[in-house]
Amino acid sequence: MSKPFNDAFLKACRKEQTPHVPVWYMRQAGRYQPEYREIRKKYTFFEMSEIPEVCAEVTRLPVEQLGVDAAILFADIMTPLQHIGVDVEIRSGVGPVIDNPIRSEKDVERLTEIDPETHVATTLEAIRILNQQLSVPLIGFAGAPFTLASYMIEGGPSKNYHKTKAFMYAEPVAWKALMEKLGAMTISYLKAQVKAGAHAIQVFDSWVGALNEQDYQLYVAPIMHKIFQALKEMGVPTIYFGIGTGHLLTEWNKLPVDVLGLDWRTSITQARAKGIDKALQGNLDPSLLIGPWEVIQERAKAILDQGMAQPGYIFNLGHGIFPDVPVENLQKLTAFIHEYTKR
Ligand SMILES: Cc1c2[nH]c(c1CCC(=O)O)Cc1[nH]c(c(CCC(=O)O)c1C)Cc1[nH]c(c(CCC(=O)O)c1C)Cc1[nH]c(c(C)c1CCC(=O)O)C2
Repeated sequence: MSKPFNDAFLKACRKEQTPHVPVWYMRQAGRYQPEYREIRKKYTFFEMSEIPEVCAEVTRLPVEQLGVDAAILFADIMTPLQHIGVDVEIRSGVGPVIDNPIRSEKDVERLTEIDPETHVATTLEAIRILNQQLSVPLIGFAGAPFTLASYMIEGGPSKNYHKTKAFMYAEPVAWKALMEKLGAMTISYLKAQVKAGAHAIQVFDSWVGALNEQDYQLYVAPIMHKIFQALKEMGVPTIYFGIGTGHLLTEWNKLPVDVLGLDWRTSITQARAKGIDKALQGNLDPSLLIGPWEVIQERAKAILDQGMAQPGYIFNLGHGIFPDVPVENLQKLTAFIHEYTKR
């Protein structure tokens, strides 16, 4: 018989009481798992993404292995971009690399529209398979326009986002067109994921912390408002996450989104003190996961004590798990969170 559906994560997103604090980990499917590394030997990243059964298996693995309260779909924020005219490749240890970066208004005009049912049929099929197999909610996701644009303009990972910001300041019309195109792609991609069966959506704006509050308001907030507003009609909880975005939380709190993700730099108490009244997710420093266990436990406890102060809290890391992390530490941590927060 299949297990009863565990909806603690969905309840926490909606700020309802839960039997324990729910937990999942960003990048819970990845190279820290020997099983993932084995599968990855056979395919490139995007080849893997093209086989629905493999995507489903890789998505399921951490749920079974770690006992987490949610699954996150195996794909990448760059997945949909391949279908709108971006030549992207994922290089191991580097990240996304793009052969035809955006440098002018003409490059923005070139971008085409996505048709999810044909372009990302594999991803949608993986969602349908997972819905038959999982007894925890499945999180669908996408990259936010700023973060996607940063890769498209820089041509790969960046430390300072000079080219991205220069384009934004120098070509405001082209920038707005780019945000609108990526926003439309994101809405259509995410709606298709929900229709296929995703129970919640996380939007990753990993690099938007590079902007100050004023530029965020001017150049990014309008498209984020549009995306979350469009998702509202789908009726699933939404999460917005970025790194080094503590200074943007007051702006984020105005968006029609349910949950805000915190990195390790901003504590839950600090976020609440700023008047953030949405559900929160985070925020153990992923570097702690290499150990020792006593330190992991002590830091997790401190975060849980803050999170449990009011309903609407989901345990997670401040950023993704990296390859050196021992699986065992994540197993122990998950069990500890469930035990310590049991009501
Ligand atoms: C910025 C970003 C990317 N991808 C993602 C983000 C936002 C979150 C964040 O800030 O980390 C999001 C992402 N990428 C992946 C997922 C799948 C679900 C999960 O979290 O388990 C998710 C949610 C798979 C992946 N995406 C990637 C891997 C590892 C790639 C591999 O197998 O070679 C996985 C499992 C590759 C990738 N893709 C990207 C990077 C920076 C890298 C890592 C490069 C490296 O260290 O090798 C772009």
